[in-house]
Amino acid sequence: MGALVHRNGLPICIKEMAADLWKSLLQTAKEKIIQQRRASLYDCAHGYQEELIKKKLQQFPGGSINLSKEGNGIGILTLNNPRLMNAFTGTMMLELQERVTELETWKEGKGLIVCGVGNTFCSGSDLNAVKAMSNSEDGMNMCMFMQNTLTRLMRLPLISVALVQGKALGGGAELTTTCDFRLMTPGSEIRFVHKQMGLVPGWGGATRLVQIVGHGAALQLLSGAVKVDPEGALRLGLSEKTLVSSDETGSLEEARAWLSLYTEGPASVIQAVKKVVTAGKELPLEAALRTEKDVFGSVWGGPANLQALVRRPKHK
Ligand SMILES: CCCC(=O)SCCNC(=O)CCNC(=O)[C@H](O)C(C)(C)COP(=O)(O)OP(=O)(O)OC[C@H]1O[C@@H](n2cnc3c(N)ncnc32)[C@H](O)[C@@H]1OP(=O)(O)O
Repeated sequence: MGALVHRNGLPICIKEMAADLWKSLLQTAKEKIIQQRRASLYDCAHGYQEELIKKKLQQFPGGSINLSKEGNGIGILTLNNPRLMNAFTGTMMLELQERVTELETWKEGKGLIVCGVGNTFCSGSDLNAVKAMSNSEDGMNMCMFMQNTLTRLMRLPLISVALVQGKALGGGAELTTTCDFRLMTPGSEIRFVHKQMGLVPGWGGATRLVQIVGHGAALQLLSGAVKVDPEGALRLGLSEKTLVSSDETGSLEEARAWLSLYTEGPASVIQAVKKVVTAGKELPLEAALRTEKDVFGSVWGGPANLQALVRRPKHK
C-alpha cells in the first residue's frame, strides 16, 4: 500500500498517482507512434525493414543534423558535414529522422528554415555510403527510410523554406522539394544529377518536383540533369526569391525576415493553415474538405479567435 497524501482534501495513493502518470506517458508515446505511422509511407507490409536499415546506416558516420528552435517559433535545421559539402552520411539520415520527430511535437513552432553550413546546401548522399550499399535490399530500405522521413518533414505543420546556398545536388535537390518554399542566394544552383549517376530520384524528389514545376519542366530537369540557377528557378516557380546576400549569416537573416511575413500570429493558427493546405494538396476533394472541417473546429472559438472577436480588427 502506498503512502497517502491529500489533494483538495481527498486522500490519494502515491502508487495510484504513479500509475496515472505512467498511463499518461504511455498514452503520449502511443499517440506519437500513431502520428508518425500516419505521416509515414512504408511499414513492414511493404517489405520495409526499418531496424535493419538503421543498423546499416549507423555504419556510415560523420557530420550532423542540428536543430535550433528560436523563441519566435522558427526552427533552423542545419546540415553540417562541411568536409563532404554537406553530403548525407548514414548517421545524418538517422539524425534527420530524430529531428523531424522532435519538430512534429513542437507546439510553439510556426516555421522552419532548412540550410547547410559552409555556404553550401547539400551535395546529396555520401557516395562512400552509396557504394557500400549498392545491393538491392539496402537500396530499397534506404529509399523507404528517406521517403518516410522526408514525407514527414514535408507534412510538418510548419511553413518551411529551403535556403539554397552554393549547391543542392542529387539528394540535396530532393531535400529542397520537401519544403513549402525555396529561397536561393546569388550563384547557387539546384541540380538533379541522378541521371549522371545512372539513377532517378528515390527520396520522393521526382514526385514532389512534378507537383512544384509541372510534368514537362520536371521531365526536362531530370532527363537533362539541368543546372538550375536562381533566375531559372524563379522562372520555373521552383524558387520564390533570389536573396541579396550570398554569405551564411546574411542569407539566413534574409530568410528569417521573408518567412516572418507568413509566421506572424499564434502557432495554433499558423499550424492550422499549413494543415488545411497540406490536406488540399494531398487528399481527394471530399477527404480534404473533411480535414478542413476538423482543422477549422480546432481553431473555432479558440483563444486567437475569441481575442479577434473582441478586437474586431478592420481588414483595410
Ligand atoms: C538518392 C540519392 C542520390 C544522390 O544524392 S547521389 C549523389 C549525388 N551527388 C554527387 O554525385 C556529388 C559529387 N560531388 C561533386 O560533384 C563535387 O564534389 C561538388 C559537390 C560539385 C563539389 O566540387 P568541388 O567544389 O570541386 O569540391 P570537391 O569535389 O573537391 O569536394 C570537396 C570534398 O567533398 C567530397 N564530396 C562532395 N560531394 C560528395 C558526396 N556526395 N559524397 C561523398 N563525398 C563528396 C569530395 O569528394 C571532396 O572530398 P575530398 O577532398 O576528395 O576528400
